[in-house]
Amino acid sequence: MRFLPTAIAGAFIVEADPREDERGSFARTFCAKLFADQGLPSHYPQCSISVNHKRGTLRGLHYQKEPQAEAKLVRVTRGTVFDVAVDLRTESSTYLQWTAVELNAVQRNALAIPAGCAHGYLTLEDNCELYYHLSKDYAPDLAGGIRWDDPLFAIDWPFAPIVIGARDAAYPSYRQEIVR
Ligand SMILES: Cc1cn([C@H]2C[C@H](O)[C@@H](COP(=O)(O)OP(=O)(O)O[C@H]3O[C@H](C)C(=O)[C@H](O)[C@H]3O)O2)c(=O)[nH]c1=O
Repeated sequence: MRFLPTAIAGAFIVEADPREDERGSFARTFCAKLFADQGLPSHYPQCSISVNHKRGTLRGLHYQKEPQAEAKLVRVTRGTVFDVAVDLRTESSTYLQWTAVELNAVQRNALAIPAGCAHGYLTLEDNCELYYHLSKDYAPDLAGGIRWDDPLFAIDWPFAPIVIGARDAAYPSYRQEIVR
């Protein structure tokens, strides 16, 4: 595995390092020691799969509030997505910054996102599936979200969503959220 820094402190693109032979290839996708060396959680008690039928499906941007703020390791197991993280850690040197990476099932790359960041993605083709490692249990009562098109972040999405859930479309702007 290779850890490539991103615009967000503590967030990394995790590139696979496949070992190929005549049968195919083998690659490590997670290693507790290597993750800990990068300051990333080494324990992920929950894993999830997200299935998306249509190109242009946007989910996010979501986060969980403390004490259940979760770090995520996100990878694409089918298709290609534009994957985004936004730093909402007020003490971070990259507070309010965002980073994006194209994750796909051919490169088998992943995005490691620290706790305190929001995460979302836009599918770039039909039939995209994502696989998540999550460092905290699901806590819907502590769910938070920011608008995909919040001008405060000005995320440079490849195109506007075609499919988006009502909750994701209705998030207030981030500043409003702070004021509430
Ligand atoms: C996240 C989650 C959801 N659910 C149930 C709750 C609903 O019945 C159904 C769909 O949930 P939701 O609409 O919150 O799913 P997404 O909109 O894909 O949410 C995810 O999308 C963004 C991009 C993320 O980074 C998070 O992983 C997560 O917030 O699955 C669970 O049972 N466990 C879970 O951990």
